[in-house]
Amino acid sequence: MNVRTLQATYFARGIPAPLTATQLISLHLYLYRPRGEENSSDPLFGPYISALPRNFDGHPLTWLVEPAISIEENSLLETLPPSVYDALQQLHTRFLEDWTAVSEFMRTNSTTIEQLSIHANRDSQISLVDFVWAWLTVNTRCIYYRLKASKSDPDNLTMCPILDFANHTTVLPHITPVPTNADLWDAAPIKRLGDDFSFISPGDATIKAGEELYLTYGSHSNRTLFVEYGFVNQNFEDAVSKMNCEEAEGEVHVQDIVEQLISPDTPFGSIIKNVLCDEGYWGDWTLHALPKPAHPSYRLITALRLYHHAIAHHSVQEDILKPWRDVIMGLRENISGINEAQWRQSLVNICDTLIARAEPHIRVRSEREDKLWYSRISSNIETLWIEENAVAMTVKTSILRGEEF
Ligand SMILES: C[S@@+](CC[C@H](N)C(=O)[O-])C[C@H]1O[C@@H](n2cnc3c(N)ncnc32)[C@H](O)[C@@H]1O
Repeated sequence: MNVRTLQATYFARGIPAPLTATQLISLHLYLYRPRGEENSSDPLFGPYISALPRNFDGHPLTWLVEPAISIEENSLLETLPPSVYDALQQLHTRFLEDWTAVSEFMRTNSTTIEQLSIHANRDSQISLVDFVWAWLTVNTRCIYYRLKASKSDPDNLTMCPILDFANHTTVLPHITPVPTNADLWDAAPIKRLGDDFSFISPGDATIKAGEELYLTYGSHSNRTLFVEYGFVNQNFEDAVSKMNCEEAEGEVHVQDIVEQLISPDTPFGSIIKNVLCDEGYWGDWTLHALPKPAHPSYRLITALRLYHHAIAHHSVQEDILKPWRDVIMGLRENISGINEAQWRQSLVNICDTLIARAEPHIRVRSEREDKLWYSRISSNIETLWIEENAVAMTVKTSILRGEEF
């Protein structure tokens, strides 16, 4: 199910599609969402839609959007690490943008929608709750598939029955997509519905009968996996139980903490932000456990260097900024020994903040026997905090050991 297979149902031939692939597929699923235990009435993809998950009760976007959300779900949202909550808000914004576009399309194409709805068996009332289900179905199950001439075209995606049963793994996937000819030659696919889509199994892994086949969705952090897909890799929990955090992959976003340093309320905060934005270094500041030594991202070091340099000189005049610009252009290694010591100390403070706020959330997961997903999500949230805590501790150790990054 993709823009090519759905286009003719919704748009006149030759007219540029007014909806993105995500919006179009979500609209189709929204219209044909199965009611209760019934099958989907979609004449095109009904059997496939009927086999999809019937709800996303355990997904954090559902808790944000559903009006009748219970106290338990609300309290889980409140226990998310700030960087994860932030990412969830961004997902929510994307969702609302798509909902706005789809609602507008339904309003301006009411005749088409009414004709479809004869088969669609849906409530006439526009329902945000149904759209969350449709949109999350797309967001958690779509796969990259080259349909358009440009490889970065956002419409290069498809829903793919059977393949979308595959769960994610970070270690050796059992099924790996083979680049199509269109991918290899960076050209439009020859066939209208895209080139053949094939997969290989790795030569260095043995798959036994009955074993689960995994895909790798991408090299995503737990924050992204949780917000986009509603689960986390348990690697940090496993590592903690084996007292081996130093070997576990881990990443922490520190946007909210750094934004408190560089805020409009702090000296030069707004100007420092503008300089970082202009140079492309604003935001996406992270700490990483691997590869060793555990380290801050170069973006974070660059932002902290500028902050301390401006504060030390009480100025952000161009001549003062020059040594900082020289560092990012590779003309010098650092601004000064003092500046290096200052940003390293502020990184220790950032790690201490992370450690202090993570600790109360560890070993406090809740169990609910009446809601199957509740204990799972509660444990996922604890894993997110364990990861924040462990990555902060390992980065702090690196700094105190005097590691160079
Ligand atoms: C494309 S579906 C994968 C198949 C899924 N089990 C199903 O048939 O509904 C993606 C969803 O599967 C679940 N999932 C995938 N990989 C997982 C993993 N490693 N651990 C836990 N849940 C996972 C998440 O709920 C995710 O949103």
